[in-house]
Amino acid sequence: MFFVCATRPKFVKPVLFFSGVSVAVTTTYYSLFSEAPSPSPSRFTPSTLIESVDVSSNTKLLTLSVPPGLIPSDPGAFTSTWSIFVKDSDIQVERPYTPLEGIDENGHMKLWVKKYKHGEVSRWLHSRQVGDSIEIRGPVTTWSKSWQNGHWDEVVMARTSIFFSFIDILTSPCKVSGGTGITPFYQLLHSVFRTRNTSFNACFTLLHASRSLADLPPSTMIHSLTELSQNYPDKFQFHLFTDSVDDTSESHSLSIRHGHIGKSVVQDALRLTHSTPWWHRLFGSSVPTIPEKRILVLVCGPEGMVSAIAGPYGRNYSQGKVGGILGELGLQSHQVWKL
Ligand SMILES: Cc1cc2nc3c(=O)[nH]c(=O)nc-3n(C[C@H](O)[C@H](O)[C@H](O)COP(=O)(O)OP(=O)(O)OC[C@H]3O[C@@H](n4cnc5c(N)ncnc54)[C@H](O)[C@@H]3O)c2cc1C
Repeated sequence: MFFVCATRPKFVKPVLFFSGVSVAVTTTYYSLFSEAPSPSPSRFTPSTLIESVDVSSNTKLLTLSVPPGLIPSDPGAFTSTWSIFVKDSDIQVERPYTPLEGIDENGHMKLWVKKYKHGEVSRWLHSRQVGDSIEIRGPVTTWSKSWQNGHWDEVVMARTSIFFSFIDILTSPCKVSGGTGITPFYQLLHSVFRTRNTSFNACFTLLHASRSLADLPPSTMIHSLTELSQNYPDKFQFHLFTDSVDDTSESHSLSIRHGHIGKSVVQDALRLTHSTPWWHRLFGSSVPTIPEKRILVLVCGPEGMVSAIAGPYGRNYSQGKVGGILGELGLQSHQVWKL
């Protein structure tokens, strides 16, 4: 038997009112906060591709519009280099990429991405269209020893290109190469000059080697680096190298040296004296004089070339001993970082 109550008890109205309010509050909370989860290094957040520009046959400059709050509002907090992980949502695979200029005031972030012939994420990124959503997470610090004002007098950054051996490709297919290895250096310089203007003590030198002119970084990057070196010659020096003298028509406006980043180039960049003391010459030793200044050399590129300049990586990409040209020049492990 069922009884139907014809009159509502007195407490029903307030109960209905409070349930309505609580539903409204919950809905508002979730629409405000749950649909736009705050970005974090461990959680993917959607960004939107707003520009995709061909730089060369296999590189593109991508601009993403990213959710607010991806990086801390104080950009000075990031004087180390950092990257973001991009997820290929088709196959759920992620790869790190280095935002060139952090995130600008419009919430835009630029990535220079090289496409590898069989590369999963790079090919997927190159195939994205303007308006597409791209999931990212970050920031993730890539260079743990952050650059600090007052710690160094001379900072030399060498992005190398040659000696890309078959062994390198087999053993380290995911290392940055093909020119895009300049991105952490570009990011660091951009961050340092933007946040500190020129109120820092170090002098930076960027040595960038590409295989050919076609492999050079995007002209916007070259232009801003050249401008920086012209505006602040005592704070920043920029030297470009190419392995081959292929197309000189494009190079007339750029000062490009042909050849490798060899010992004399590194010695010049570090402003080490070339003259060997007579007692070294007498015993056949050619150890140069390390000046009394705090030197930091950052090296990035194909493994073989990093090894030629700074000695091989250790196990599992640990730093290993300082060897190669920098070892010959007498630099110690606290003065060298292999990215
Ligand atoms: C900290 C950090 C920052 C980085 N920043 C940048 C950046 O700013 N810009 C940038 O372009 N890159 C950057 N990289 C490199 C990037 O993360 C990727 O490693 C790169 O894009 C290749 O990823 P992929 O998925 O396309 O290639 P993967 O699928 O990982 O393949 C890598 C290589 O293996 C080869 N390969 C893959 N499958 C096969 C196969 N079946 N047979 C033969 N060869 C194969 C590919 O051709 C390619 O050469 C960065 C890397 C690190 C660690």
